[in-house]
Amino acid sequence: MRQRRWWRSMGAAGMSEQRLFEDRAALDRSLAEHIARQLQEDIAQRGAASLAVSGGSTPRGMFTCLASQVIPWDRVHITLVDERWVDASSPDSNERLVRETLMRGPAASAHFTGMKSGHDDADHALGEMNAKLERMPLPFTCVVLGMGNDGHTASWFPRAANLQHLLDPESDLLVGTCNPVTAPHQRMTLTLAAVLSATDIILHITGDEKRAVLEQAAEKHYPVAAVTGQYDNEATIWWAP
Ligand SMILES: O=C(O)[C@H](O)[C@@H](O)[C@H](O)[C@H](O)COP(=O)(O)O
Repeated sequence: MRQRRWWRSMGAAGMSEQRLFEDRAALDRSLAEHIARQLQEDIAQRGAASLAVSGGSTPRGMFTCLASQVIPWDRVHITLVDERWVDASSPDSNERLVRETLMRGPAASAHFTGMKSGHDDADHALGEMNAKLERMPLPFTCVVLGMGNDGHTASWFPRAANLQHLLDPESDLLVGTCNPVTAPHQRMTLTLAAVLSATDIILHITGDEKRAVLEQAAEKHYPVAAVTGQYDNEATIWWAP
């Protein structure tokens, strides 16, 4: 009942499937189990699996649950949906978050491809990163996106000068850069085309404020609307209060 109400209120442009939970612990557990199942199935089918994850505060608990899932992690290739252009030792580094919370216990044997390199400017690292991603098992088994209250997902920030380029569904490029107006740090990010090519796109959000932002995404042309109804491969929304 609750699920149907929210689904209807998102309107015609927001037809994504939703998984709604009573609390964040239940969401973290179920999402981790779902991802582990997807990875395992892909390993059974093609011998390897790939996972692209976001940073920020939302995925921490889920990463901890996922790290303890027992699957053949040495067949899993992990990368980032986006990275802030800071050193990997910075508290703002998504690579650091993934290394500290996800790549532990059984998951420590997964292969990891970070985005941050020694280049001062992320633009200079694009070719190299694109080539690294092309060597991963593609398409991605799962891409886990977060969302900010400004309606960004990945590092597709509203009002960014090159937003249209990042959101080109036909782009041949897997990665681009972004200089956000609404957030600190230059970013490197998967493109919309790379995300749409994934087998399973997951939008992991929590709280009533984000839910309200998402409900208005299509109407307000927020970047996150690119994965919730404009194209055939929509994200599944995983939410808890
Ligand atoms: O590095 C980043 O900034 C992200 O990957 C970004 O897209 C994130 O998912 C959202 O900003 C949500 O962040 P919170 O979970 O902290 O709200």
